[in-house]
Amino acid sequence: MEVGFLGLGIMGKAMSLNLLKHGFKVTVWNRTLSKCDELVEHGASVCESPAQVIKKCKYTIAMLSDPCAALSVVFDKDGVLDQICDGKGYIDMSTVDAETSLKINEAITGKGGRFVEGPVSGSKKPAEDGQLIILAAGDKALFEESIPAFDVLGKKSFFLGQVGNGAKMKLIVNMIMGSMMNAFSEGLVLADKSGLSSDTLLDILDLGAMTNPMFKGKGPSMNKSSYPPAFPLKHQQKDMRLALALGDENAVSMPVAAAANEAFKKARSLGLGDLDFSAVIEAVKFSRE
Ligand SMILES: NC(=O)C1=CN([C@@H]2O[C@H](COP(=O)(O)OP(=O)(O)OC[C@H]3O[C@@H](n4cnc5c(N)ncnc54)[C@H](OP(=O)(O)O)[C@@H]3O)[C@@H](O)[C@H]2O)C=CC1
Ligand SMILES: O=CCCC(=O)O
Repeated sequence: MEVGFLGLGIMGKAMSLNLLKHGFKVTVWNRTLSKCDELVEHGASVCESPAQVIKKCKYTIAMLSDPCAALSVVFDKDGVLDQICDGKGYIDMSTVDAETSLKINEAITGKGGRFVEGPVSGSKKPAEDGQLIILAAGDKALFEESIPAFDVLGKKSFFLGQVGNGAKMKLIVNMIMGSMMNAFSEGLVLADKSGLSSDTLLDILDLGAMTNPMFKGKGPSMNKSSYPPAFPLKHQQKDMRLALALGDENAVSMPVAAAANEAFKKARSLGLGDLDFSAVIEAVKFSRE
C-alpha cells in the first residue's frame, strides 16, 4: 500500500517511520522540508507540497498541530484541495474540533474525494510502537480501506459514525486527561510543600485504585522537574480550549476542566508551551510561591 503523509512533528515522524518499517511505500511532506530528510534515509519519497503528495498517492494521512494548520494544508495554494478528486482518500489524524473536520470534509467531498477523521489517543511512544487508539469517523468505505495502515499505527480502531464524532470523542478524552494531570500536579506539589516525599506518594498511588500509565510514566520525571516533550503542553491547552467550546455548545458545565485550562494557559505564559504537558506542574508551583 502506498500512502502520503503530511506533517512530520513528534507524532507524524513516528507514525510514518512505523509505516515504512512495515513495508508501506510512504511519500512525505512537511512545512519545514528539512524534517523530511530523516524519513528519506528510511526509504520515504518527498514532495514539495501537499498537492503533489495528493497527486501521487491514492491515500494521504495528515498529522498537523491544530485547526489552523489542518485548514491551511487543505485550503491554501498548493494544498490538498488542488489535487483531490474522485478515487482519492484523505485521512486527517490531527486533533481538531468538529467544525474544522466538517469544513475539510465538505471541501474534499465537494471535489469527489473521500474523507475520514482519525485523531488518536496515545503519545510519542505508542506512536513509535504502533499502539495508538484510533478514533475514526466519516466515509465508512475509506475507513475500511485504511485498516491495513491503522493496524500498523494502532492497537485498536474505533469507527464512530459521522464526521465530527471522532474529533469530539478525542477532545473529551483529552479534557479528562488534562484535568487529571492538573489534579496529579497539585497532589505532587502539596505533598512536597507538606514535608512529604512525592516519590512515596507515587508509590502509594500506584498500589491503589488510581494507578494508571500516565501517573506511572510521567510522575518520576515530574518529581525531577524534567519535561522532555512527548505531548507538547501547547497542544494540550488547545485541546482543553476546544473541549470547553464543545461544553459551551452543549451547555455542559465543566468547572474542573475550566480550572485545568487556566493552569495550562498559565504554563504557556511562563514559556512552557513546547515542553511536555506534565510541565503544568510548574504553573502549580508558581501559583504557590
Ligand atoms: N504528541 C502527542 O503525544 C500527541 C499529539 N496529538 C495531536 O497530533 C497532532 C500533532 O502533534 P505533534 O506531532 O505532537 O505536534 P508537533 O508540534 O510536534 O508537530 C506539528 C506538525 O504540524 C505542522 N504544522 C504546524 N503548523 C502548520 C501550518 N500552518 N502549516 C503546515 N504545517 C504546520 C508542523 O510543521 P513544522 O515542522 O514545519 O513546524 C509539524 O509537522 C496535534 O493535533 C496533537 O494535538 C495526538 C495524540 C498525541
Ligand atoms: O493528544 C495526546 C494524547 C496523549 C496521550 O494519550 O497520552
